Amino acid sequence: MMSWLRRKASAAVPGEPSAAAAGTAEAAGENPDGGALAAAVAEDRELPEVDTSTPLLTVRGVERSFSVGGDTLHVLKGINMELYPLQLVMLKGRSGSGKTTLLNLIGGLDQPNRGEILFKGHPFHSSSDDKRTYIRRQDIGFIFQSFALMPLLSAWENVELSLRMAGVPRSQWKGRIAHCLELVGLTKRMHHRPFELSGGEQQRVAIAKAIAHKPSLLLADEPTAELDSQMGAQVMAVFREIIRTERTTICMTTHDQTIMEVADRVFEMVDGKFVGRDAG
Ligand SMILES: Nc1ncnc2c1ncn2[C@@H]1O[C@H](COP(=O)(O)OP(=O)(O)OP(=O)(O)O)[C@@H](O)[C@H]1O
Repeated sequence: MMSWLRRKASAAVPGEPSAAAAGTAEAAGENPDGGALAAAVAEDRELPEVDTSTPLLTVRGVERSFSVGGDTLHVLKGINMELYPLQLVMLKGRSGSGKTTLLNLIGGLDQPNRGEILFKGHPFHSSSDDKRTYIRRQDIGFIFQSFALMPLLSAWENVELSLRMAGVPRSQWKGRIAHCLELVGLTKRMHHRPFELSGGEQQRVAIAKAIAHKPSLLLADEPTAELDSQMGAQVMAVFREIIRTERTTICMTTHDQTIMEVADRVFEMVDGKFVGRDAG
């Protein structure tokens, strides 16, 4: 897993081939007869089919404002977007443009003043807090800039906590935790607590924690902001592998132009609206 991670991480660096292309090239290079490549193709064939033509999430005409000291602050001013299965989508924009506000709405943490948000057909804009919390715990994962790990728990225990919260049967915990930690390349660090891990490793524990309950949608607010470029590239490589093998859609915010190069889709936000081809 770690050798995979290294080659994928280098592929996420600007100017290098794409992650998928680099992975394939190296797989063939490791094994001149193409055996590794054949194995990878066979593995892909066994992954569950996903209908990528139907949006996982639809945002229509969304507006969000806040009351601040008697004034109304209009933060989102009519957002329309669709997220499709297996996409890596990025929201970019200057500080204060409304990215986190939108991410919170998409994840059902907050509700719009106007407009619709449909996640797998569930109307988040009109659902109760309890209903949104239930859906979120079942099918959405969150990753934050500051990792949000429990400091006294090991990597293993942090992931376990997430499964407990999602109500996953205890009998499934061991296998799922081992799988998630392997996926992020942390099998050898599973008993370390956060302070015994690097920033990049902590963020990878946070990713394992966020995907443990097999969410369809993973939301990440500036997940690479606290990391140097190499660790940031590793995190992006892990994201790509999660999309491929866990069949997840990822929507993240970032300021980092190099990171944006690995996105399937980039939405640019200026003052609460999308600009460019997504405007309107
Ligand atoms: N609960 C709230 N109450 C009042 N104002 C808020 C609230 N949440 C966000 N805002 C305001 O909305 C604007 C957009 O904030 P938001 O965090 O969405 O921006 P952002 O694009 O994510 O910025 P950054 O890149 O710095 O994280 C800011 O002016 C912020 O102060």
